[in-house]
Amino acid sequence: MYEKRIVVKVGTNVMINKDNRIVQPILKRLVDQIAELYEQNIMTVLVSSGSANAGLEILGESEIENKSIRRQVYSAIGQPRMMRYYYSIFHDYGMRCAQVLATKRDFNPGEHRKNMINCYEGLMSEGVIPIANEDDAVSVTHSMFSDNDELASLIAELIHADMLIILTDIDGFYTGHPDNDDSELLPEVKVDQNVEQYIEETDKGETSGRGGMASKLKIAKNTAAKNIPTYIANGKKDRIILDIVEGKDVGTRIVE
Ligand SMILES: Nc1ncnc2c1ncn2[C@@H]1O[C@H](COP(=O)(O)OP(=O)(O)O)[C@@H](O)[C@H]1O
Ligand SMILES: N[C@@H](CCC(=O)OP(=O)(O)O)C(=O)O
Repeated sequence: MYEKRIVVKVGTNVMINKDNRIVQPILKRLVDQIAELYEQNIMTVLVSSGSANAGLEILGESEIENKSIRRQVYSAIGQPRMMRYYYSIFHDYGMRCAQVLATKRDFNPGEHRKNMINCYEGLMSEGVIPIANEDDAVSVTHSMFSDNDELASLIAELIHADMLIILTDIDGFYTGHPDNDDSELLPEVKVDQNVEQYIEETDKGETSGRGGMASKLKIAKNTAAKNIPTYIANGKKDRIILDIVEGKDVGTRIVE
């Protein structure tokens, strides 16, 4: 029915400014590209982080000491705020979107997985853009994904996507920390290429992911090994999704 189906994951750091506030024009630019792809008969599943950050914006610093409960509370408050943004932007484009929250066990073989497939296929067959996130309000310890990169990878596999695009706050995968002058962007990484030594630790705020670049690369390699080309690219760049779909030389492509 659609010429292609793609999964686009957008990390918290893509959508916030230096004061950790969600920047609506960034969300609009993402939706703009998804709408353009839709016109070309390419269906996108959007995996969007941001709910914890959106919750923090509403609640402010919380008195809850337990980090895990704090995350549940922030996300439960922030998720409807994220969906309100997306709903309104898609509506402006005459498009419809839907929220699909999941925990890791929804991907286990059997009935849960089948329900998940039915939900995605049903939405896509109606021309509705699924917007996925981890169900942080109920997803604690055992049922947690490593982060939304893992969720995006599982969805890409589930719907037999033609590509997975992981949008982050840097241009792709580098031969060292992106802030180092001598680090270079790698346009392509093969699944069996040993590039793990280039990864450097980073310490980001509590409302963004748990994984870091190490888990991002591992997930990207696993997805590419399943014959789904995977891209790590800068979500703050204009037309980045369109450029990748058009085969332009942007970001890092991870291939089999
Ligand atoms: N070799 C590397 N190439 C690119 N980024 C790296 C590398 N090593 C560490 N990083 C860091 O990884 C970050 C991206 O991972 P992460 O913070 O988990 O992103 P996100 O929050 O978008 O999921 C970059 O901002 C960068 O600081
Ligand atoms: N599910 C969480 C985000 C988890 C996550 O992976 O975050 P990120 O590394 O910013 O993509 C949220 O919506 O706040």
